[in-house]
Amino acid sequence: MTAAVSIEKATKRFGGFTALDDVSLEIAAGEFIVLLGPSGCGKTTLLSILGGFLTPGAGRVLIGGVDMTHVPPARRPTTTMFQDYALFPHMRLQDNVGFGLRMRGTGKRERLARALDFLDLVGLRAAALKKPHELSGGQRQRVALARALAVDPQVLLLDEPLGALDLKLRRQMQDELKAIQKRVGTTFVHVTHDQEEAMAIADRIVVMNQGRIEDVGRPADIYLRPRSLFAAGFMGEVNFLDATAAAVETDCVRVAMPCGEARLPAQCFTAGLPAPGEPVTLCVRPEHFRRGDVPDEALALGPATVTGAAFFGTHYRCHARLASASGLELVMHLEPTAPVAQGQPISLAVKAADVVALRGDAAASRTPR
Ligand SMILES: Nc1ncnc2c1ncn2[C@@H]1O[C@H](COP(=O)(O)OP(=O)(O)OP(=O)(O)O)[C@@H](O)[C@H]1O
Repeated sequence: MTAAVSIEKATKRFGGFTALDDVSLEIAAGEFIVLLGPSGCGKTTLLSILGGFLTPGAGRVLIGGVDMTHVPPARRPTTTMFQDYALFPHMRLQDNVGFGLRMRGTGKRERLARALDFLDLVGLRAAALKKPHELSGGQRQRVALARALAVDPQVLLLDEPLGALDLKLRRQMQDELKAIQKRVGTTFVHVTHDQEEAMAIADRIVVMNQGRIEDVGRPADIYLRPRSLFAAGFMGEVNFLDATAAAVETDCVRVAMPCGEARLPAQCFTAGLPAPGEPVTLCVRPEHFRRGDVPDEALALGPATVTGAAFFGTHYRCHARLASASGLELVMHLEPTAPVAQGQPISLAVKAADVVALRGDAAASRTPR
């Protein structure tokens, strides 16, 4: 099957600065893709290359199997929706939504019918005769979406479209955006630096850092099975534990840590097995710590002292310092079955299945540029 979009080894330099570095990505038709990463990581540059506003210095962009690398925006089957969605203030909503169709020479009757259909899709058909200033920010956003979709693009490119909205409205619009995307079936490529937004809407998330793709996967994969230390650290809260690969076998790796040794199944190493002697970093999410002994235990972290605890209803959010040589302070969510208080001694362990182990040293690979 032809991918809706193929980016092949795209590189973009601005003077001596490499904003996009040898990036390749395949996007299937109908997918909702989110480009996620910190400010300056190259998300907008990649989106602009897809939309034709920038040409890569090397590499190609194919849309529907056709090479579009040097095709200008207006001749691509893409529409871009920017954060300042700039509706025409003097035009009624139905004319705003029909504007792109008018530019394409679509007749008046069909234009109106389509504009009303798309206003209906975003729940604003009854407001078709209003002007943009009569709407709330969220409603204007929906009109912009209707306008972008009315021209029936193969791919809709969205650059932080919800960035200007307050948090509550933003969360509501995320749900609506996802529902609308599923209804129309158009391929969406959406840029954000908000991890929660990415998790809420994406079929697949592309985690970017320093002009490169660090990881690609479904939200649950990126969160539970990250393949880079940067992706693990960027996507939600995580604890990094330094270790060294002491011995490597085919189905398990023995790792040495300040609190002792542990045998980790090979599946914990999501990005490949280390070499003996190589530094590795164990990634543990706060909710994966257990008190006391657990069956199928992989990491017995031993005694620790709670340095802070707060009750959050579903869990205690705690900090605890390990008694072992590392003295590492960890953040964790503990079940509220028994109370937790500052100064309390606890014993900590993590199940094998909940550990992700990655080659390298966390401090070196996590920091964004
Ligand atoms: N026209 C340009 N000239 C020079 N440098 C540029 C240009 N456009 C982008 N850059 C640089 O390339 C890098 C990537 O920019 P880009 O806009 O793609 O980042 P981003 O991930 O979208 O960031 P943000 O979330 O802040 O919008 C940045 O360091 C930026 O300063």
